[in-house]
Amino acid sequence: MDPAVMEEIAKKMESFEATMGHIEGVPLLGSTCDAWDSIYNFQARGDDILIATYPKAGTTWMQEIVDLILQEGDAQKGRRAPTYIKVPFIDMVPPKPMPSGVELAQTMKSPRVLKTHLPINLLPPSFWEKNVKVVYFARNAKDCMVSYYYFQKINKVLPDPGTWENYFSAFLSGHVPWGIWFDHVIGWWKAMDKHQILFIFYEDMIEDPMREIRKVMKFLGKDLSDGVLENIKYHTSFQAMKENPMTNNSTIPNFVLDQTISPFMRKGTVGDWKTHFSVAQNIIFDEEYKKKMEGSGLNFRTEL
Ligand SMILES: Nc1ncnc2c1ncn2[C@@H]1O[C@H](COP(=O)(O)OS(=O)(=O)O)[C@@H](OP(=O)(O)O)[C@H]1O
Repeated sequence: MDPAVMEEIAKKMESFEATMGHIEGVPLLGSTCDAWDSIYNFQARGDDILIATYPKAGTTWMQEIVDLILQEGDAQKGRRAPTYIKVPFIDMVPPKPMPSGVELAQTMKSPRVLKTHLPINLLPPSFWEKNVKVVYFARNAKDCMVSYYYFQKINKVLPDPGTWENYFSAFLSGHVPWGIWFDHVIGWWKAMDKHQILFIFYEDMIEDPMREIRKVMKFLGKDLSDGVLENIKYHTSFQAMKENPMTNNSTIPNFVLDQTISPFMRKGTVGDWKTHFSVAQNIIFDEEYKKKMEGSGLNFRTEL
């Protein structure tokens, strides 16, 4: 690689490390680290439902699906609040006077739907003590990387991603908030034999939403008719969520999430990485993927 580019990447990573805090080696936002005691000691309830994801895996999509399953497909009830209020992010601490995810969750009636990007080793232990059901939504790393790149551009709370070339290296080496994609997906995948975790893949959800929504419904112990499931599928389609102010994050001010640069609901497809990865980057990525994922039993599709 060009030495000038290497130097730029090194500088970028240094400044990234300076702006982030770390918990057990995982880069997290400074505000999350400052509030770590209250996050780690969060008290889960037995009937909570937790959605766990690596950033940009489709968290918002899954939370809408889970919420609409609990609301038995009633889209009006689904629109009662923006997603970030309806389904609090337990590891997120926005600037005051906005409430933290933990504070929001504490005011909610049961059953609560909560979400997290935390890797499994950092999850508050009360979730396991209470045997909470977890839906882990996983998306292939290449598309996550592209989506995260644009998100870091628009989200003013996160570090600037720099050039695509910088970002490619930063993502692969885990110099991004919430750390390394590989550790995240493998950690949650391996925990399935010990805990109540349903693993759903973004690519499968794109391919056949009815099939995948039904899996989520069964895991949550619900029994909804096909008509209700069709309605949930309709209201959680990319287009419907892009147009819905409760799900497209348009209620978040521009100085926090500048959607004039790129919309939150950007493309919602499988394989957008092909328009971003160079041939050389794809080779580097595939080698790293093979090394890290070998023997994990996990298999991601990067195209349909
Ligand atoms: N309904 C539906 N169908 C298909 N794709 C969808 C849907 N809802 C959200 N998305 C896409 O998911 C990406 C955002 O991921 P997250 O919600 O996990 O983002 S975040 O981590 O909570 O910020 C982001 O992906 P990209 O479009 O590739 O950037 C969203 O467009």
